[in-house]
Order: sequence, then structure tokens, then C-alpha cells
Amino acid sequence: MDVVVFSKNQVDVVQQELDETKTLSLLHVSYVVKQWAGPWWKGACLRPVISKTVLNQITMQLKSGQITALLGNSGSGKTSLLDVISCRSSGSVTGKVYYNNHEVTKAIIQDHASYVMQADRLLPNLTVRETLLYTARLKLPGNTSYSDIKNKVQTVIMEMGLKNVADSRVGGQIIRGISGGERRRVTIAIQLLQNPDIVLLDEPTSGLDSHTARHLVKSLADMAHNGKIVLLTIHQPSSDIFNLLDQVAILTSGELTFCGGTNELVPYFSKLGYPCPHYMNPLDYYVDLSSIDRRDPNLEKTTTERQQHFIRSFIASDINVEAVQTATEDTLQPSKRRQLLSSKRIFGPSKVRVFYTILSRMNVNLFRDRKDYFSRIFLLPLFMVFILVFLGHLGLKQASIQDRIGLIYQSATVPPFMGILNAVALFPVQRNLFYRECRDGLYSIPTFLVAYTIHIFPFLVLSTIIFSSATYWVTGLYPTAERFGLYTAAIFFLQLWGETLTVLFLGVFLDPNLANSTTALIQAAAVVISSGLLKNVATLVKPLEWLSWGFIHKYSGEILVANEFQDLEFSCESFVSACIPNGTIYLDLYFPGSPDHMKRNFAALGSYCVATLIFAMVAFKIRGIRNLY
Ligand SMILES: Nc1ncnc2c1ncn2[C@@H]1O[C@H](COP(=O)(O)OP(=O)(O)OP(=O)(O)O)[C@@H](O)[C@H]1O
Repeated sequence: MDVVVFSKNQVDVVQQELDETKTLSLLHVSYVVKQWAGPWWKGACLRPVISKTVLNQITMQLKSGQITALLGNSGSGKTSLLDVISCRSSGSVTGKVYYNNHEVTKAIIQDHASYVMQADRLLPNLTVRETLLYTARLKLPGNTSYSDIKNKVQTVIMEMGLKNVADSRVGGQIIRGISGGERRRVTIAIQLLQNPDIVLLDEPTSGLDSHTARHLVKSLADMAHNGKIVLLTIHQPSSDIFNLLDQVAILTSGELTFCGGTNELVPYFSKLGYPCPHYMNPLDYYVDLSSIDRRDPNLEKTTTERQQHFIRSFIASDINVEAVQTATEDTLQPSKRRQLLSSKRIFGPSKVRVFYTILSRMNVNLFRDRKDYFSRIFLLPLFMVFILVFLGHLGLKQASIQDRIGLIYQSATVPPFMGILNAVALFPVQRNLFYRECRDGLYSIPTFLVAYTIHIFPFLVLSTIIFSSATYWVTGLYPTAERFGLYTAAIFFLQLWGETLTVLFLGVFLDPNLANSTTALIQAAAVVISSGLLKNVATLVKPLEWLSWGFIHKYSGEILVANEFQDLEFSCESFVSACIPNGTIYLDLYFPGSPDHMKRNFAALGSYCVATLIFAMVAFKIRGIRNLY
């Protein structure tokens, strides 16, 4: 027997390579979700809970330097497997997921892995470079200088082939920007900024033409060969793509029918009696063979039997036995490579830098779109035109009391509605980006919501001043600067409250339409019950009177009416039998004590805005960070 003798140097090199190879091991991973069965109106108690096994006993090992594709028909569990690896699953997970001998936790994933989801969540008005620069400022360590950040961004732009579109706008559903393929690349580039060890990608090639898809997978393969673990899910890969892959895993109904090197795929299935026909793409062919065809009962029976045969055969196969063995070793070994898991974000950006980055990104995104910008500034003032045309100058006759109440009613209801409209149109895109970045551990709910509120402040102030300046002086409300200031302040708070309330419901409901109708309903009901402008609050039935204290309009109504009517002299025309000569008398009749409550009422308006913002944070917290695929 020949004995090969290695020099100490050679042994050291092999040992070093072994140490530097990073491994992601899954051992007997199962994932079960619970679902309510039956119609929703039966209620939680009457609807049985059904457990669904999404993944069953998955064992696989991924190594750095390899690109692995996860294939399977729709619903086979590909996305769920990525969710489990990245600790984003919502059901119960059993089995082990280990990275370099460490059980995978959320913190490890945030430090070492990047997850590129199916949908691109990007701000439409930023350029590709700006998108990457802002994200880099959120991701890279706090001591990274601006020139290093720029260099890193440039490297990633080159790596993902985005050089030609680096300074083009990203675009979105309405604004035309870069192409779908380029947008996918930007999403991937974002995840590469942190130089992750593990890159998980859910359908990175969906919606791309075959040429672009091949280029993208080639970039990912290059990235893997430079020492990363790359795992992607993919539908119908072309044979060109097949040649770029190192490893493939085929999932069917949550179980593996194959997981091994691409060169082992055809021989393995050939041994089972299923050689790949000439001119067929092996991936397509074997995914197809592994799936159940439910078009008719006979087909379903045969394909189910074949699927079960594949699953059983793979469990018993040498490839799987070896994978189980190595994965077991990986998950049992003492953590000899603990030093490899030092946190990359331990010196992450400071809170101030994160806050400033989010804030300036929101501002730039808003300034870039004329439509959004004008909507924020002019939506409320535009409404003023209707008021002015309809009411004109009010004067001080007895009939003007009625007109004043009408104007005050509009002043109390319209600003919150404008807040609702602006939030519904402009908040969801920010929220969806936040969901992704919060999942990546970049910043928290309070940081995001406070930054959002601050970025709308100047616009609220400006639109309120334009609105109130014209409305107040043209209609001829109580002519002092102080009263004008109080009127403007009340309008500001009402608009702010309308927007924060909508933000709250956009945290509760994903669907902006649902948030819109809920907020509008609450606002409309609140003004009817509590403003005192439609019905005197003192004449309401007791429960409604108590309820009126719970709405902001109780306080804003009192402010607006007292601000206008106190000490205002009216003329008494000879044909009017019952005359109110002074606004104070009107207040004594319908809003008693309101002039004395100004401070309390303004404190209430401010508190409502702050409290609604805090409730919005709670709503986001309770509803959790959604997985928007
Ligand atoms: N949280 C959940 N609640 C209920 N069912 C779930 C949940 N997560 C996954 N499933 C179910 O598990 C199955 C696998 O879903 P998954 O999204 O992982 O499939 P997929 O292979 O990625 O499909 P596609 O290729 O169509 O994206 C589906 O039938 C899905 O409905």
C-alpha cells in the first residue's frame, strides 16, 4: 500500500481551509403551521384548528463556495425553508439549523445572513446609488467613513452589473424607472452591502427574461465561489442555469426527493429507473416527476406513489445518509469555530446616524416626486377654495352665526381627512420598506414612526398656514393675530392627528383601503358625537355624552368655537325677533365654560397626537413585522 506523506505546511493549509469553510447544516428540520378551518363567522371557538406539515425531516448541508438551488413545484415549501433558516417562520419548527457549529438564532442570522425576498421593496424616487448609499449608512459599522461607504456602494454596483443605471431613478408601479431585472439586482445589492456569509434568495429570477436570469445566477455563482453560502429558490431554471449551480435540492410536499451535487442528479435518478431524456432540462424533468398531478384521480394516484417512492429512496440513499452524518457531526461538535461568529454589527451605526439617515431618505424621496410634494402642501389649501367660494365674507349679521358654525365644522373635519388621504397615499411605501429593514435588524418601530412624523411636520405647518391664512382673513373671522394663531394651531393638530391615526391603522391592516375606511369612519363618527357642532353635547344621551370626552373633536370644537365667538359683537337686524348680540351669549348657551378651557383643550390636542403615535407603535408591535414576500 502506498503511503502518502504530507508536509506540515500542507497539513496546515488543509486545516486552515477546513476552518475557513463555513457550513450551514439542517438536520431533520420539520415545520408545522396551524390554520383555522371553516368560515370565519363561526368564530375562534367553533372553528377547528388544523395542523399542516409544511416541511418534513429536511436534512441538508450547504458549504461556502457553493451555490445551491432549491427547486420544487408551487407550494412545495421552498419559501418556508428559507423562512425557517432565517428565523422568520411563524409556525413550530423542530430539528436543528446550525451555522458553523452554532445553533442559528435571529442575532446570528442578522449578523451573517441576508435574505432577498421575492418582492422588491424600494423607494421609487431615489436613484440606485442613493438607495444603496442610504442602506449602507444604516448597515455598515459606525466608524465607516463616508468615502469608504461610497467605495463599498461602488463595489456592489459593479458586482451586480448596475453601473449603467447607477444614477437612474428606481421607479415603481406608477413612475417608470429601471427595469424589473435591474430592480431585482438592486434588491440583491442591498443585501450584499454587509458582505454576508450566507445569501438566501427567494425567486431572484422571477419575472426576468432567460438572458437576464442567467446573468443574475452567474453573478450569484461568482459570489458563492468567492466564499459565500448561496441558497436560492428558483422556478423553471434554464439548462444554462443548471450548469452554473453546484448543488440542487428538490422539494415536493415539504420533503426532499434529492439534495446533492448537480453532477449527481442525473445518475441518481437514472439508478432509480428514471434517466433524463435527451434534450430535456434535468431540473425541469425531475421537478416534474417529483410532483403530484391532480388533474384526474388515476394520475394523482400514480404520481403520488411515484413521489412517495422518490422520498423513501432518497431517505435511504447514500447521499442522504452521508448528509445526515455530516450534519449530525456539525451540530454535535463543540464550538471550535466560535471566533468566526464575531458580530459584524457590534459596532453598528449610532442611533443618531440611523435616525438622520431614515429622515433624510424620507425627505429626499418626498421632494423628488412633484405629485407627492404638492399633495402634502396643497391638498388642504385646495379645499379652502371651495369654502371661500361658498361662504365668502361672513360679516356680523345674525345669519353669520349659522355660517360661522358651518365654517368651524368644516375646519374641524377637513384637516384630519386631508391627513388621512396623505397617509394612505404616501405611508404604505415607507411602511413596506420598514418591514424589510426592521426584519434585517436595522432599526426599530419607534425610530421609524418618529422619523416619519418629523418628516411630515414642515409640510403640515406649511399647508396649515396657507389654509388658515386665506380662510381666516377672507371669511373675516375674529380679527386679531392671537386668535388667528390659535385657529392655525388647532388646524395643525387636527391634521397631524388625522395622519397619525391613519398610520396607526396602517399598522393594524396591511390593506391601505381598509385602513382608509376605518380611519374615515372613526373620524366622521367622532366629529358627529363630540364636536357639539351638529348637536349640543349636553343634550346627548348620557352614554354618548361620556363617549364624547374620548374624542379629539370635543376639545378642538370647543377651541374653535370659543376662539371665534368670545366677545364677538353681532348686529341685530330689525326683522329678527330673537337676537344674539354677542358671541359670549352664544357660548354660554351651547359651549358653556369653553373660553376658560383653552389651555386644557390645547393640551388635549397635543396629547391626542402623541398618544395616537404611541398607540401606532403598539399596533405595529402587536401585529408584528410582516413578511411581505
Ligand atoms: N404561515 C402559514 N400558514 C398557513 N400555510 C402556510 C404557512 N406557511 C406556508 N404555508 C403553506 O405551506 C405550503 C408551502 O408554502 P411555500 O410558500 O413555502 O411554498 P413555495 O414552494 O415557496 O411556493 P411558491 O413556489 O408558489 O412560492 C403552501 O401550501 C402554503 O400555503
